Amino acid sequence: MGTLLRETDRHAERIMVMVKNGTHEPGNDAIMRSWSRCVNEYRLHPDRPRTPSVIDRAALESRCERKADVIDCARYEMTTLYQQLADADLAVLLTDTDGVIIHMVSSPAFSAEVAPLGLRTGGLWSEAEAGTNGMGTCIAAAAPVAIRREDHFFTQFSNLTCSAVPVYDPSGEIAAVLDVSSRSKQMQQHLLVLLGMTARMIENRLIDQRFRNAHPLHFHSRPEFVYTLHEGKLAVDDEGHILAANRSALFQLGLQSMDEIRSRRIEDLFQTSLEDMLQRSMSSSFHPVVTYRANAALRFFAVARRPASSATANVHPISATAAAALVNPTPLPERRSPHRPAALRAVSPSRATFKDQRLLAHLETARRVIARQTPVLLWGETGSGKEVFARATHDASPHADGAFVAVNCASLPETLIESELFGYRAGAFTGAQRSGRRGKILQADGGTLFLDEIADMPLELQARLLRVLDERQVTPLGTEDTQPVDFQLISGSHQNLPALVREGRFREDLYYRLAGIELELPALRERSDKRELIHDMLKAESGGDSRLSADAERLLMDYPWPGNIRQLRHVLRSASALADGQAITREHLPALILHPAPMSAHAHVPAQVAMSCDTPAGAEEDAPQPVKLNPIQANERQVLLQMLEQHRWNVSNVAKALDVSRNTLYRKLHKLHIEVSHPE
Ligand SMILES: Nc1ncnc2c1ncn2[C@@H]1O[C@H](COP(=O)(O)OP(=O)(O)OP(=O)(O)O)[C@@H](O)[C@H]1O
Repeated sequence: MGTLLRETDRHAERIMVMVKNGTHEPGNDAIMRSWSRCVNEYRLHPDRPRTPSVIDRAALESRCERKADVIDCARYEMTTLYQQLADADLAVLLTDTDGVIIHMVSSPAFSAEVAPLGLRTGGLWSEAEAGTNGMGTCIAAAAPVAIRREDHFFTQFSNLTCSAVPVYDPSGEIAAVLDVSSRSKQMQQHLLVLLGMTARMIENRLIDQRFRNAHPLHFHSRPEFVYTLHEGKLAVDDEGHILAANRSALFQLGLQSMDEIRSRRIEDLFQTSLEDMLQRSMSSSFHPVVTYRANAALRFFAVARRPASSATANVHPISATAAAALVNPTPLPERRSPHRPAALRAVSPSRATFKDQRLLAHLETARRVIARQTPVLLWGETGSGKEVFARATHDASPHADGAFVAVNCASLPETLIESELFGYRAGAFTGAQRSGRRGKILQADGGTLFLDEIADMPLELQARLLRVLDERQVTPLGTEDTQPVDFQLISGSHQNLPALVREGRFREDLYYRLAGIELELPALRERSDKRELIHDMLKAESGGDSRLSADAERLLMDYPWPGNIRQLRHVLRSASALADGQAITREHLPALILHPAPMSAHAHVPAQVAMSCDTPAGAEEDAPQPVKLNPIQANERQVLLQMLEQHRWNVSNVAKALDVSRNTLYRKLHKLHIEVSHPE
């Protein structure tokens, strides 16, 4: 207690002396000005802390209502930021312009810990109330601020480090403040940059949301920045008058504020008209077209679109590809609607079925995150569609025009993974192709690299991959030449990577590098679009001339599908061949579907079970100890055992049925502790 008092006294004295003498510590101007406001304007005293103020529920509700569209636009971006920061001891906060917290994203434990300080929705953090602090000082200074522990005016907050940035509305006024408050002792340098990026995303969404009836015009002086966070964005009415602009638009056009642009026409800014831009954008499939600044030789690349609110906005052949999704970003409220967002209809590659709401939300997340150059890690059972999902994400990304290169780390012998990924020069090793080989990473330059079953990447290659991701350059085997490379990264795994990290089998730093965001894909049995998927796939497999009897459909709907969509495809393929144009009935379905074994509920599968075929009676004492498998592996193991039984333990036939190589299957069997007596 005594120590605490002494600390408070010392802190108070330091502030009062510095304010009185007008002392400036280098780089501390914003803090000094805030302390001075606290003492001279708000008449606060650092050794007389106040009880945190929290407004009542009704008042909070009415404030939230007034800022409903800002909260809607911020909610998703705040969650993404929280996931990116990957720290349980922090909160991402949004306040209104009076400093009242109107939205908060944090872990339950951290929320409970900081609630007594007033760090909760309804908490009032204006400077006048809480002294120098991230949110209040950002509002007072109308600028980004970072307030480290003892920079706070009151010692009760000196365990917190806060960074905050203003969020502007389309009229150029501050609409809210976005803040990250944590227990961290270190100020994370990149935090203000990340916060600034998030604020821009929110601002762009606000323009989309408030000007749904206007034509969006995207532009940048470099074509690759159109449709990114850095683009200039204008909302234009039918007559070509500018209604709103984002900060980047003002900056690129050399303007200071919205007042200089509001109600001016497109022709006043560029050497084009709205009609001309719309025409040219349509005929270029919404790829950026060249235009020039009015009265200047400055070149821009721009795209104009019909208003998002018009039902057939921007209909064009390109809508079959996911690039259309990018030109039509979906505001949050649409995403929450029970109907499928238009943008995501376009995300699906032509034959994939994506009607499950969770999957759609994930696609939308992946699409937005990858556009920010953030790696995506997909987690899902085998055959659940990770690669199909990754391709859909690529098709909807800014790199859609580049290649989509998939590498399955589990299907390659360990010795080949390195050359396959990094490439090699001619004659780099025995057996190398004479001409050398361009590795998959370089093939993905300008596009997307999908590393499936990343958990199977050997440890030493994990280090090399990490270096490529950090340095963005590759050195093919047998050379010293480094080549720059630019790709989006998606990885997939059915294994629990954090568990592998704990066991020392997967590098922790690589895991964090890959998991910019982690998305869990639902298993087929959990998907709400299971029925549609079954029918769509049957149509594709039978060329449209098979149908299901009600009984067969019920069996397929009830089956737990441990092998997921891949297993479904094989069942439908063989059933439609057997039915030969007739309706598929239960007779055409494998015994496995008619008498499904219960899904294993435990993560523990005794290895002995797997070896029951080979273990002589009475050998139990020598049997290996039970092996720990996670639930997904346990289910996988069960389905493989059933398939092996069905195919009389013929590994080649099982590999054929699963559409994988025998090598892959052997490695999988080995991993799942299934021993086969006669490896072929
Ligand atoms: N949404 C979908 N619509 C139609 N078919 C799909 C869909 N998702 C996956 N499939 C099909 O299911 C099979 C398995 O898909 P995919 O290879 O993407 O799964 P995966 O999770 O990557 O598998 P693995 O765990 O073996 O890497 C493929 O034949 C694919 O075409």
